[in-house]
Amino acid sequence: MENQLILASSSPRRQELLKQVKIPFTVRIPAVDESLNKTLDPHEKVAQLALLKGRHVMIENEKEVVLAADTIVAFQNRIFEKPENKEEAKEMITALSGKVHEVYTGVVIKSNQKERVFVEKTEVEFWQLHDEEINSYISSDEPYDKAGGYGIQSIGSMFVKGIKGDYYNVVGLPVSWVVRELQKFLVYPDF
Ligand SMILES: Cc1cn([C@H]2C[C@H](O)[C@@H](COP(=O)(O)OP(=O)(O)OP(=O)(O)O)O2)c(=O)[nH]c1=O
Repeated sequence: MENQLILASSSPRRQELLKQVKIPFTVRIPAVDESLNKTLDPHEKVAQLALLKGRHVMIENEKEVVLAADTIVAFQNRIFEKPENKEEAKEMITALSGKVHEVYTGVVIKSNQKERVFVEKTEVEFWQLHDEEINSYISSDEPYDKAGGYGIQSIGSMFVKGIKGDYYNVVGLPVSWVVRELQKFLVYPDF
């Protein structure tokens, strides 16, 4: 009997990444206030926020499995979530320019029987960026719904000199690890 995957996320990137690996899902968005979480340790923070999201979605029957995630950028003991305005986006990207930062994604997978939490980290190195390209970037709408104020999967790819670890983890879901863990919960349909 097939299970039903419930994606507890409004992130179009997360929805896209699951479609990419042909895993069927239904979106059920949790109403949570992430700003209440004041944890400063990035690993802890993404685990706690993913749990908060995963636990705020109703599991309606035994077949349902909930998937939730949270992504942040960490740099020199600072945490960069989504910039609220141009100034914040400029400050974040300027700080990351020419340096290596970490992107953490916390993932929760849960059913009525069990709950699994894990965190993936990817190191991302930016080229030394010119002020003009940063100014041009923050005038687009791209930075404002993304942790760290950039999207590695789109225009932000121009900033990236190299990465160490899972690329999809930066986008918002470490898909290959998620699939391994989902196999412990779901009976997969044929792809
Ligand atoms: C670093 C980085 C983040 N992101 C996105 C992934 C997430 O959508 C977002 C981080 O914010 P999140 O709070 O993790 O996710 P969200 O608010 O978009 O959606 P939800 O909470 O409903 O799951 O940043 C990119 O798309 N590309 C990137 O390179």
